[in-house]
Amino acid sequence: FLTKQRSSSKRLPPGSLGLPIIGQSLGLLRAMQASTGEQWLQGRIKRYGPISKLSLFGAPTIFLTGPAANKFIFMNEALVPQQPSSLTRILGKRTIIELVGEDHKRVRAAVMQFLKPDVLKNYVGKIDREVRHHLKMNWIGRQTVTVLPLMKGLTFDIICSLIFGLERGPLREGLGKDCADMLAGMWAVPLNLPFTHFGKSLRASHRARKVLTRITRERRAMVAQGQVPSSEDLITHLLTLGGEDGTNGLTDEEIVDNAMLVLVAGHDTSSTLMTFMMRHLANDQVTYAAVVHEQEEIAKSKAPGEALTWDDLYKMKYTWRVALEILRMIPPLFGSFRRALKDVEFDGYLIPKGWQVFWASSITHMDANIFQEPCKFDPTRFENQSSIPPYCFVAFGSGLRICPGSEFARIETLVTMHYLATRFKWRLCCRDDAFVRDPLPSPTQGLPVELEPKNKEQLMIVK
Ligand code: HEM
Repeated sequence: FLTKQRSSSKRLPPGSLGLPIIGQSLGLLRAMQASTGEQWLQGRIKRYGPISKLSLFGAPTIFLTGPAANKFIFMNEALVPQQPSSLTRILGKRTIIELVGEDHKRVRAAVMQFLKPDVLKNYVGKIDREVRHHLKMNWIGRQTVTVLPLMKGLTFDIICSLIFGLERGPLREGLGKDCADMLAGMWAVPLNLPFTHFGKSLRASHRARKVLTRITRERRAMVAQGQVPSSEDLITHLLTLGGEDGTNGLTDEEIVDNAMLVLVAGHDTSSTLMTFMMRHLANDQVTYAAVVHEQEEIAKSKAPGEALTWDDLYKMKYTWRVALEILRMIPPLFGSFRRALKDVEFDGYLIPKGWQVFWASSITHMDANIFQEPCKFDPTRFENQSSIPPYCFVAFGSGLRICPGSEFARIETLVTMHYLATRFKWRLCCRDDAFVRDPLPSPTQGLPVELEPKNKEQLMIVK
């Protein structure tokens, strides 16, 4: 480290690396738990400015903020994602978040081909079916429900159906249990012992991987016999990509690892968004009324029991702006890490090779110079999205690793909000509507709500 400082003409940013190993990790983790992570970071910015050094999770780190810093991080090939070793051991080594350079481009392009709007628009009906089934089983006829676990169940079912082509049944149920266990230990200390969270999570990941490997092999055999169309589900799609020489194709390991990644990346994030939408709408009657109005207009144009279509989703502009405003104020992903593959410089400061770089989405989201009155909930900010400067709204990231699942998240969120807003009114059961970050935001009690059905006839249609 000292050699680095001497050999470079550039200086390190201000700040302190704190105590060995611990650094500032406990301070940040405590703040995240208390849902004050953003204030904690703002405190650093006040003290050291928009670029500072610190030590997080055992590694020297540079914390960068602002649109120019976001652009630098998101577009820089010398900064590669840095995942905790626990995550790599659970998801596998060949996921897009581990791959760099050409390998990353190749696998990402393959996944993107399935997740692009042109393909996904054919799946609106399938998602509609999953949502209606879920409402019938878990919401209709109940006076109270706890929203977060139900939303997690719903997004898991949607992923299973679209990504793995896995229909309802014992196999899906088993995978659901394994997925929950896997997530519970994903961010834990990576100690693989029978009684640790991480050990449990690792065993669940082995079981889930077995199921996905079996599905992959079965699909490979079916593809070879021409029995399934390539657009059937993500796994089948990835199996049919190979060029004649097989060079563009993905290996079974790459397919299984990335299916595991999509399972995790695509299920907790969207369920968090839907939960916080319900939480906000319960507290904001004006926005709720506007969402209901938009959704009821669409419902009026449908025959009883008719599924939503891509065109219907296109009309849900206000509801999606509400979702974007939720994502601005409570981004599911607080931020993430990169690692410098070589010495790089930003704004006159050195980022030494091997150091981490940390970005946090809330900093530009809550910057009054970018979003006026940032604490005010105002979906109209997103009426003209081109007026938002680049690299400022980064709930889905940006650049080389921008979230490939944003369109998928949009579809499932809009379909779900359509049926909830047209079928129910809801009230929060708890006065305490605080949330913790664990690391995703989570209402302290999972958001219990009282449900009031709007119209019995409509509920029959959901059934
Ligand atoms: C509201 C929902 C979602 C949010 C807020 C979200 C957020 C993000 C963010 C911020 C990143 C970039 C991380 C970084 O640059 O370090 C990302 C990456 C990613 N997301 Fe999402 N995501 C959501 C839903 C989904 C869904 C539904 C899927 C899959 C169906 C998905 C799959 C992925 C994958 C595979 C990556 C890694 C991309 C890469 O490294 O090239 N996400 N997501």
